[in-house]
Amino acid sequence: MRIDVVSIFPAFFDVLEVSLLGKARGRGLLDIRVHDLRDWTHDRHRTVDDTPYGGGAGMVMKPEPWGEAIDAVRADASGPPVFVFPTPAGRPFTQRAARALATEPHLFFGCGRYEGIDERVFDYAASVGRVELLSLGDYVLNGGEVAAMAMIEAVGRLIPGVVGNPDSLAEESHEGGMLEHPSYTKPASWRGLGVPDVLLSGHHGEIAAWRARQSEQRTRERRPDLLA
Ligand SMILES: COc1cccc(Cn2ccc3ccc(-c4cc(N)[nH]n4)cc32)c1
Repeated sequence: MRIDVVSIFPAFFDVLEVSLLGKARGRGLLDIRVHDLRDWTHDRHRTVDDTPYGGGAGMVMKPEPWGEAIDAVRADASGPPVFVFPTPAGRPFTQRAARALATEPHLFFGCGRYEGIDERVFDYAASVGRVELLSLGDYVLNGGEVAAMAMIEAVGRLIPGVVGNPDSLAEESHEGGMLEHPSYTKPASWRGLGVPDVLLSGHHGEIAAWRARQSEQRTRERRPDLLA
């Protein structure tokens, strides 16, 4: 999978050189290319924002640099990417959305700043490819970078070969629409706290049943919306 990221803070994504995704890049499983939106400006101050039409506080990102960035990535790719723009005004980014994006050969993450991106950028992107306006959660960040990083990690780890043991992906929270069961490891007693006996019993069927009950109870208590 190829991932292009466009931001006015490209250094924010340096962390993608390390950890699991960094190794995946080194193994050719992920081709992540980070770009500075200001590379597509042409004035002395490399301007990317301007005042909003209709008035209001803050600044809006100008459409021209984004249009040139989109065209530059398109020109350098075999087919149109899926354009992902994190925004508080988007549909929720969920594990289901991550799974869907993980099947795509090419993603373009557009990271906005200020009060957001001129709406015509989304319209233009939709005229040349599929656009996903996605929210990381119901809170407001200062820009799209943190959300894009989370989305890139959630999608990247689903690419075959990126995570060592693919079986672990199937048991995680939200994979089956439920929260995952509690986990324990050695020591068996720690600061006076023990481990549920069933996990030490070696009875795999009883362990699986206990884990299923724990998942259902935890989901009902913490995320009843997932059971609706
Ligand atoms: C667009 O409306 C906005 C209103 C006030 C501030 C901002 C700041 N901002 C700029 C670009 C941008 C991209 C994503 C997000 C974001 C996503 C989630 N889940 N929270 N926050 C926030 C962003 C935007």
